[in-house]
Amino acid sequence: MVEMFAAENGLKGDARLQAISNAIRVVPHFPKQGIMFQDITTLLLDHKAFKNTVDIFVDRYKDMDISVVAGVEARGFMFGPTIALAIGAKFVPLRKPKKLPGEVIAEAYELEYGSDCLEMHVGAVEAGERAIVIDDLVATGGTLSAAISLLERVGAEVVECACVIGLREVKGQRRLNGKPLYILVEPREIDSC
Ligand SMILES: O=P(O)(O)OC[C@H]1O[C@H](OP(=O)(O)OP(=O)(O)O)[C@H](O)[C@@H]1O
Ligand SMILES: Nc1ncnc2[nH]cnc12
Repeated sequence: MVEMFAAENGLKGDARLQAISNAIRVVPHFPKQGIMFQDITTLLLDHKAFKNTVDIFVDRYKDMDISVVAGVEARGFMFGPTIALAIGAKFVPLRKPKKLPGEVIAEAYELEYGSDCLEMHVGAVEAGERAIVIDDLVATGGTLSAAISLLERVGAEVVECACVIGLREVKGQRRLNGKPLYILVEPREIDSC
């Protein structure tokens, strides 16, 4: 996997990145002991930081001939549709099981504890379409891998995955089928909100 942090890929020294990082609240021990939860709801409350987040993704993807923005439930839904509208693409929700009413294809994936599943409507994406996958955060990469598989199973080309927050990969930790991953900021250990 090719992992790219925005600060090292065209946005070096860009003050917007620090402001985006500062707008994300860190909640220790949520939802369980030891997890430093990265809460993007505070980013959504900060109009400037929220707009800058969307703008950075739009600038990156607007001229890449992308026709599909696939957003991962639930927090990928908070960024994906705005990006899709701005770049002239459709938005495709990738949902947790039993939420989509039509015919679906499903892909199971492993979480740190247990497993989950993502579903996509059959017919939402056509073979040959160029897609990006959006989520708020990548940890193990299991969720993004499932999203990539769904899109590839219907013949779409996944151009890149994009996340607001991402840990630096420990070698071999993530398997994103060799797809590039673009990340805006690293998680913070303490809250500066
Ligand atoms: O890289 P991974 O290890 O797969 O983890 C990342 C995923 O975990 C979180 O979602 P979560 O599964 O908590 O679901 P939610 O957004 O519905 O709360 C986050 O929003 C990503 O989708
Ligand atoms: N530390 C974290 N904060 C928010 N969402 C997460 N999903 C997986 N790990 C997370």
